[in-house]
Amino acid sequence: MAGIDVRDLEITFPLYHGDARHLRAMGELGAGTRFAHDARNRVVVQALRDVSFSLKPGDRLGLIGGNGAGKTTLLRALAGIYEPVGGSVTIRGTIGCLLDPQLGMDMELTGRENIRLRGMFAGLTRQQIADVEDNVEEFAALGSFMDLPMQTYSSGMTVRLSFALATAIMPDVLLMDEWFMAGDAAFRARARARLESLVSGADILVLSSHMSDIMAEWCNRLIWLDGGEIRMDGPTQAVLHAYENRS
Ligand SMILES: Nc1ncnc2c1ncn2[C@@H]1O[C@H](COP(=O)(O)OP(=O)(O)OP(=O)(O)O)[C@@H](O)[C@H]1O
Repeated sequence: MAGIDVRDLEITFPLYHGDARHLRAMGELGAGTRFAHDARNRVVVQALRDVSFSLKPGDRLGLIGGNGAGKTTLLRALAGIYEPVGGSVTIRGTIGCLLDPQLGMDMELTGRENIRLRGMFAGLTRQQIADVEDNVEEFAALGSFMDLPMQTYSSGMTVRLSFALATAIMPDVLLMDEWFMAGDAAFRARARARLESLVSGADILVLSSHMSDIMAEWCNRLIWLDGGEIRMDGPTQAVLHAYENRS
């Protein structure tokens, strides 16, 4: 059964260009601030701290919060891209990521080769891979670019291929950043229907968005992140209401 357990998660980033004296003078370094020293005495920014929650099948979690609150960092930690500095992240089930269009793509390979490789990693049969290939080719509509290296693609073409591929294989846990719902109007309309079937098919959804209407429509629980910490965790409407009326 799919599940997510996050316990006391802490993620920090070293600030190689950070000026510790300046931060200290501004009162920004030390207890109660976002900046600290790590064990090697480097100045670090605490992107996430003391983050704990569990998700079970049927949970549709939205992450909200202002710029720099830690939403992207949390999605990336769930995807296994960032290692926790403290605490733990446990995921049960297969993960589908709509986080970064180049994630998991080898830009030196063609679009078609990337599709086949992803299918093999996902443990699909030869026939299933052929089906995914047809499906992605039709949706991405890249014509002869399908057989050219991805480094020759425009950014819009890369988004179309990675979106089509990430939504062609149904995961247990779907992680999604809101900008995947951006793009030009024609693409958005086609993408929306495809996303809706993926969202309803996945056991667990974690979505980061600034759009309240998307949250209200797709999520049954929200976590409000503020300065890298959980400020509120509860049913969508209650958290949205508090977030929109924050002081
Ligand atoms: N690679 C990095 N190096 C240094 N600091 C980083 C890095 N990535 C994120 N941070 C810092 O971690 C904190 C959380 O950033 P994050 O991108 O997770 O926020 P966010 O909630 O997704 O913001 P936004 O809504 O603006 O995308 C910020 O203070 C940011 O400056």
